[in-house]
Amino acid sequence: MATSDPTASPTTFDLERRVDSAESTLHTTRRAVVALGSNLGNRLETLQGAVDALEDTPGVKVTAVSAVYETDAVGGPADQPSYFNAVAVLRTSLPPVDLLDRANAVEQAFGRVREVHWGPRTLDVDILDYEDVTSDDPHLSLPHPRAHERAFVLAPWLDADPTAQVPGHGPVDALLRGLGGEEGQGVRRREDVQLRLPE
Ligand SMILES: Nc1ncnc2c1ncn2[C@@H]1O[C@H](COP(=O)(O)OP(=O)(O)OP(=O)(O)O)[C@@H](O)[C@H]1O
Ligand SMILES: Nc1nc2c(c(=O)[nH]1)N=C(CO)CN2
Repeated sequence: MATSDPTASPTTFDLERRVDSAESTLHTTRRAVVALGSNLGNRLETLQGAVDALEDTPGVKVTAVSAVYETDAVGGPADQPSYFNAVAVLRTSLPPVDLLDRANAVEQAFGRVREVHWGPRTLDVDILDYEDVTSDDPHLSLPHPRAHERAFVLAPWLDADPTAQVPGHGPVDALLRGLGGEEGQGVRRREDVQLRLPE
């Protein structure tokens, strides 16, 4: 029997090989970093809900969460409320586009509507980095194309992972210093609130 014929019954050897391959796919996890932002509603509850929803995703484990930063809104309409921003580090067996789909679904679950560019939102979930992959696909650009120039992203990212690098741009701590640090950019660490890392 020719084993390349897909209609032929698999041999024991074929089956073992397929099971091995499925197992290695299931067990191979990759590191991803996501940014969370909220400037409408109960911002802390929303960020915690997003962390918990990510953890509840099959194939996702949240391994670190940053401190919470209160940040002046950058871009978009004037006079927006300030944001709560945070970063979560994940291990995931989901491929990048599936992780993006899940991020979008979590945004939807928290009532995100897209009306105004950079307008106020209950929840924004962006993928900052996925195992150092680079991509300029507009549907999923990696690393996030504006991460390296946003103190509201870099400050929590540095807190969650002090050795983090933005692929193609360098260490997060140097990038943040280059922007004048947290203070110069309307980014304030909130010592009085924190996110819980799911168990
Ligand atoms: N790394 C990424 N993370 C999340 N979305 C991305 C990424 N790269 C590209 N996108 C695409 O960007 C589109 C717009 O996303 P969204 O409306 O959340 O933008 P935004 O958060 O308002 O602005 P910004 O992208 O500047 O943070 C999404 O539909 C998504 O397909
Ligand atoms: N402070 C702050 N400003 C923003 C943010 C954000 O998360 N925090 N997100 C934006 C679009 O993603 C645009 N502006």
